[in-house]
This record gives sequence, structure tokens and C-alpha cells, in this order.
Amino acid sequence: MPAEVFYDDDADLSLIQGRKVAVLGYGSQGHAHALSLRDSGVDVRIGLPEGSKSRAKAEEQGLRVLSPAEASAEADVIMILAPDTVQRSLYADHVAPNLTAGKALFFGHGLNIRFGLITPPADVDVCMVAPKGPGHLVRRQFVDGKGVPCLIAIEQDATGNAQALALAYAAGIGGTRAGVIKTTFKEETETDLFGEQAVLCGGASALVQTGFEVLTEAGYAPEIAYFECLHELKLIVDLMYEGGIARMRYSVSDTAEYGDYTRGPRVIDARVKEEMKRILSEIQSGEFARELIAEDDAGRPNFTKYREQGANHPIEETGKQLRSMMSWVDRPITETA
Ligand SMILES: NC(=O)C1=CN([C@@H]2O[C@H](COP(=O)(O)OP(=O)(O)OC[C@H]3O[C@@H](n4cnc5c(N)ncnc54)[C@H](OP(=O)(O)O)[C@@H]3O)[C@@H](O)[C@H]2O)C=CC1
Ligand SMILES: CC[C@](O)(C(C)=O)C(=O)O
Ligand SMILES: [Mg+2]
Ligand SMILES: [Mg+2]
Repeated sequence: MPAEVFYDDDADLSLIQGRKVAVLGYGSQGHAHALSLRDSGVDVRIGLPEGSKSRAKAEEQGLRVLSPAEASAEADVIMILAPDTVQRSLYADHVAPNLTAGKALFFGHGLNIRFGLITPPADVDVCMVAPKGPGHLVRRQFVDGKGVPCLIAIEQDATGNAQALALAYAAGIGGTRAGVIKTTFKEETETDLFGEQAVLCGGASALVQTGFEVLTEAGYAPEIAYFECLHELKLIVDLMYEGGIARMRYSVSDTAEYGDYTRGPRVIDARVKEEMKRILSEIQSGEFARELIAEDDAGRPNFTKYREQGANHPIEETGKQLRSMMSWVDRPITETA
């Protein structure tokens, strides 16, 4: 059954304009939501701990910054946009004591609700508004009068008004300009984790690094290997993004297209598909979430090691040198506010 999709005409912005919104966190998503809601006429305050690096940025951009507990007490819509691993303690220590009946608790990703790390009381609305793009793009599109498609989900509808409120929030960040798709916390969380682990982040990074290693270990120049396995990936993905895999295959040479059909399935073979299914099972059973939280509780010993190993992979040094020759590529993410 196709998903329900909502646009501007389905949303009543005044519902969120009439509420006090707290955005907890001011990173990639937090800054985009807060600034766009403010520009949509919503009464927004930011909740950040004392000593947070993000405090100065939010204040410079004209927003009122309070502690997470103060912001949660003032607001009747509380959007949690702190890192997923921080959310359960942020909720327990600062949000829960201020979450009175009739308020609404919002998320940008469903992990903490789906895996029972946060259990809100039954008398509050629990909603998700999750843009399908990084926060900086969400903000840039809003400023340009456009929007990034969003997902909405309702876990609890205590007031009978949760979906209308979530749609109003999505409208406030530009989502209904592009289209808002209805999902559930379960579907969003499980598919988001699977996508980032097996395909977008984990799968793609391992594919690129392994291709680079095969070429350099065979004696080819790292610069050439970098161009072939990483740099040109963007050009290929851009074609897929614009018109699907078919558009990409239409644009590349017949030689590349024939190699794609005959060699690709040898790389991503039945064994890889079985491994992807195991990864999905670990997500669905909660095994991945338990591992992530245990790793965080232990001070991230493995996470830190993996980060260092990734940063020291030879492809990074080669890339740094090559990108310095391409003035248009190596630029920092700029704030669009
Ligand atoms: N990044 C993305 O594009 C997407 C993210 N999401 C979801 O959005 C949520 C936020 O992710 P993202 O924007 O990437 O996060 P970031 O890591 O970019 O930003 C986190 C923000 O939370 C602040 N913070 C840290 N600890 C606390 C705390 N205890 N209380 C309040 N604020 C705190 C950080 O402040 P400081 O500067 O001090 O560290 C920072 O401002 C997550 O649930 C994520 O899954 C969903 C879709 C896409
Ligand atoms: C793909 C990574 C992501 O799921 C996202 C930007 O959508 C994330 O968790 O950052
Ligand atoms: Mg995602
Ligand atoms: Mg994600």
C-alpha cells in the first residue's frame, strides 16, 4: 500500500505558531529546525547544557538559549535533537520532570522510542518529524523557499491532535513544501539504521576503501586509485540521484555498463545479501541498539579506535592532497543562516 503524503494544503501552520517550542540541541538538525521555525513565526527557545559549544552559535543567530530543563519547562512542544546516545539521559534528567500532561515530545529519529530507551508518560503526544536530508540542506532549502521531504510518525496521540501538530511542525521547517510521508517509529528507525549501516555509510565506505586497496596493492598509483574509487563515485551517484540507476547506465559508456551487469553482482553476491539480512535482524532484535548504548556507556573504546583507524587509512592522505588541487571540492560545510 503506498504511503500517505501530505503537502502545504494539508497542514495548518497556525497550530505550531500557537505553541511554545523547545529545540534541545543545536547541531546539524537542531539549527535548521530552530531557525526555520523562528522564521515561520514560531516561538522557539533552545535547550543546551552549560558549557555546550553550540550555545554561542545559537545566541549569535538571535535565538534565546536556556538549559534543557528550563527550555522543557517553558515549552509545550519539546523537540529532542541531541545525539541519539545522549537522548535517554537528557530525557530522564531534564525533560521528564517537565513533561506535563498535554505536552508534545518530538524526535528527529526514532531510535530511543523504538528500543525503549525513552518511555514517555501516556498523557503526552509523541511524534517524529524527520527530514530526509542533512540539517544544512534542510535550512538551505527553507531559505530558498523550498523544502526537504520529511517523514512524520505518531507513537502516542494523547490529545487527539498529534498528527495535525506534527504536520504543522513539518510545515514550519519547509517539509510540506516538498512532501511529508507518513511512517511509524518502527519503520523509520529500522530502515534508517539499515540504510546507513549496509548501504550509505558502512557499505559505501567499505566498498570504496576495498577498491582503493586492491588497486594500490596491485601497484597502481594511489592518486589514480582515489579518482577511480572515491572521487568519481559522486558523479555516478549524482546520475542515480537525478534519474535512478537506469539514468546512470544510460550516461556511462557501453563498456562500463557491460562491466556493471557482469561484474557488479560478483562483488555484491549472495553472501553479501545474506550478511545484509543478518545486519537487518540485529537491528530488528535490538542487538545493535544494545551494543551502541553499551559502547557509549563504556566511554566508546571501540568507537574511538575505529575512528582513528578510519582517519589513518591511506585513502585519506591521498584524498587530502588531491582535494587541495580542486578548489571547488574541499570546502567546509557553511552555515546558511
Ligand atoms: N545529521 C542529520 O542529518 C540527521 C540527523 N537526524 C537525527 O537528528 C538528531 C540530532 O542529530 P544531529 O543534528 O546529527 O546531531 P549533532 O551531533 O549535529 O548535534 C547535536 C547537538 O546536541 C547538542 N547536545 C549534546 N549534548 C546535549 C545535551 N545533553 N543536551 C542538549 N543538547 C546536547 C550538541 O551540542 P555541543 O555543540 O555542545 O556538542 C549539538 O548542538 C538525532 O536523533 C539524529 O539521528 C535525523 C535525520 C538526519
Ligand atoms: C545516512 C545517515 C543518517 O541516517 C542521515 C543523515 O539520514 C544519520 O543518522 O546521520
Ligand atoms: Mg537517515
Ligand atoms: Mg540515521
